[in-house]
Amino acid sequence: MKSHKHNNPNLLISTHTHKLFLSSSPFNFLISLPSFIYLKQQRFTPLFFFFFFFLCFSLTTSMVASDTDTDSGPVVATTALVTFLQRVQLTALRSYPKKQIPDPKSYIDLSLKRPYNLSTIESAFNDLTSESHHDQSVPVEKLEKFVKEYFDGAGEDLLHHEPVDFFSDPSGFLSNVENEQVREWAREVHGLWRNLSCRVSDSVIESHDRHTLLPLPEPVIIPGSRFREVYYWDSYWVIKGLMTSKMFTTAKGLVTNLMSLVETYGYALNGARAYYTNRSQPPLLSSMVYEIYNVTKDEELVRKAIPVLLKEYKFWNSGKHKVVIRDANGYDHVLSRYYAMWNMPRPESSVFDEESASGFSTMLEKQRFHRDIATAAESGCDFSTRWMRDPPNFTTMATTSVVPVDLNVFLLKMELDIAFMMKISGDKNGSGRFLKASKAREKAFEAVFWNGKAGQWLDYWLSSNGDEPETWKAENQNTNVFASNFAPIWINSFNSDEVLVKKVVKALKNSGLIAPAGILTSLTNSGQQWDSPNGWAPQQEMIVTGLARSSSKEAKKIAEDIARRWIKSNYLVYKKSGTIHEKLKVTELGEYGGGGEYMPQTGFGWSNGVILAFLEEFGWPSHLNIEP
Ligand SMILES: OC[C@H]1O[C@H](O[C@H]2O[C@H](CO)[C@@H](O)[C@H](O)[C@H]2O)[C@H](O)[C@@H](O)[C@@H]1O
Repeated sequence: MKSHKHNNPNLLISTHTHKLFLSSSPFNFLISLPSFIYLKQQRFTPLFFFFFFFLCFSLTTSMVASDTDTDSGPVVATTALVTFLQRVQLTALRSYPKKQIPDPKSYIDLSLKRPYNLSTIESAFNDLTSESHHDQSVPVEKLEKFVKEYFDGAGEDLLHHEPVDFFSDPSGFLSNVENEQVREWAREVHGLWRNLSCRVSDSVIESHDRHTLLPLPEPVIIPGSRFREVYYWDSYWVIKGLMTSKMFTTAKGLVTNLMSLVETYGYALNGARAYYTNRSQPPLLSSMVYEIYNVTKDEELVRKAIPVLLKEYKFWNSGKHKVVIRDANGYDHVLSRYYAMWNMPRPESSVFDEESASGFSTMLEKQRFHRDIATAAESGCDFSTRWMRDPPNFTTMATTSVVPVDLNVFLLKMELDIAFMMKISGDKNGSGRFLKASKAREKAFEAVFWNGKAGQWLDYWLSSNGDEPETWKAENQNTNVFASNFAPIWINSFNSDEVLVKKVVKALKNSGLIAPAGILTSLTNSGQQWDSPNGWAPQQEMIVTGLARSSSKEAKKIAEDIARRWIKSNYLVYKKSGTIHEKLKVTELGEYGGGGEYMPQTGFGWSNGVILAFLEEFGWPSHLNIEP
């Protein structure tokens, strides 16, 4: 793998400030003040003036230093409950033996047990921790007793909901899956929607400050296991599967929920939890509405969605999310980046983040690192060498410095979807405006991301902090190979261009990404979950669907081949483990994925969705064996 090293502007800025801090901190002020008093008493005039000026300089520069010593980016306030649960989480980390530490997310998902309120529980916790050992641990039995006494368990505020539109064998279900063994399994996968279908309890709606789960108006489909809340971008592939399962009411409910989040916050949250309000996730709401409309022709849904999508569009195309890259002809291309409104450890994983940031010495360095970590979570691909200046060194994460190919694919798709929806609703001018915006972004793809030699689109490293327009430089393209470099093929703007498809297919075949069980996320085995040897359902679906939509026979063949490997591998994993996994290890058939900061998760929303969508698209002939 070619590695593409850059100096991290974030780290450079913080190192600079660190030096400034040492040379002009209140420390200077402290040593100069007594000298000033002493010299004044001695009436030693020349030295007096020297120290007087030194004192003034110290005062001013220490003010400047403290000003630049914290990161000035946006931060969304958290809730008192989240802050308190983080304390409990930290105490758990200190109390359990290393190998038995529970998932930190399980603490932040607790809710307050009635009749207690937060202040009662806080004082009980203060009593418990006041007896703590010098390492701030408490006896595990006492901690467990405290948690049991004052909290309802993680996930207890999400109740099972029987989907109104679920039928075990809906009419017209996967009619082109002829193979009985595959059909039987597909029915089981379809049946998993029932396990993942939930609604928030009344308490979440009536007393939301007792919960970190956020109230939503409609039932939800969760990914599964530790992910016991709605996730934004997961919902797109869940909806693709629900379309195959003919569960249109459930699908519309998911969209209604996400729209309600955009209405409340101005953007769709990473997930429906109080600790996810500081960031979004890959923006796929317009694609969800489009998929549902395509099947149901529900014009009312489209009309309701338009103002919400306009709000979301603004979020991604303004403030810190917006970047401008100037090409050699002086033309400004407007693109977007991920940028979380957070500069502290992620509450759901704060113990990990504290530890990862422990090597940084200044507050500014830590804050910038935490923002880049939270921003990687906003990208949906947490974590990956894609965001590292010096892979696989995790401390060089610099997500806010990357202009990502896939985010801009989602936004180009959003522009096309809004144009389409406005046309349906009779707003010709609006539709024209969004078509124009999509043309401008297409141009930016050509100027900023496309690399003719590599035959793929490459992420772009910003040279500055992204607040001002900056001039495009060839060496800022990240030449490392990632599945996301091929994401643009997902949309019609690119997969309808025969010449382009030919180049991309050639590059994909030579990329090393096509593996026995599907497409690798990257070529680097970093131990992070969005890297090799893992493959993820969303990336399989985007590339496969894009290639299948093109008019190239070769592209269609590759698409079908990848889809079959992916289906087979999921089948084998299911037969072996009795469950569908969040990600697969694609270097071998029949293995589930790992790596990252949590245990492999099962259930699993988007994996089920993509299996069903692939089976719908490609069918399964009776003679084709699914087992090796
Ligand atoms: O707790 C760690 C991270 O977990 C989530 O990310 C992963 O699961 C999500 C749900 O399936 C998925 O959308 C994401 O792509 C995965 O990487 C969560 O979204 C992160 O914010 C969180 O930090």
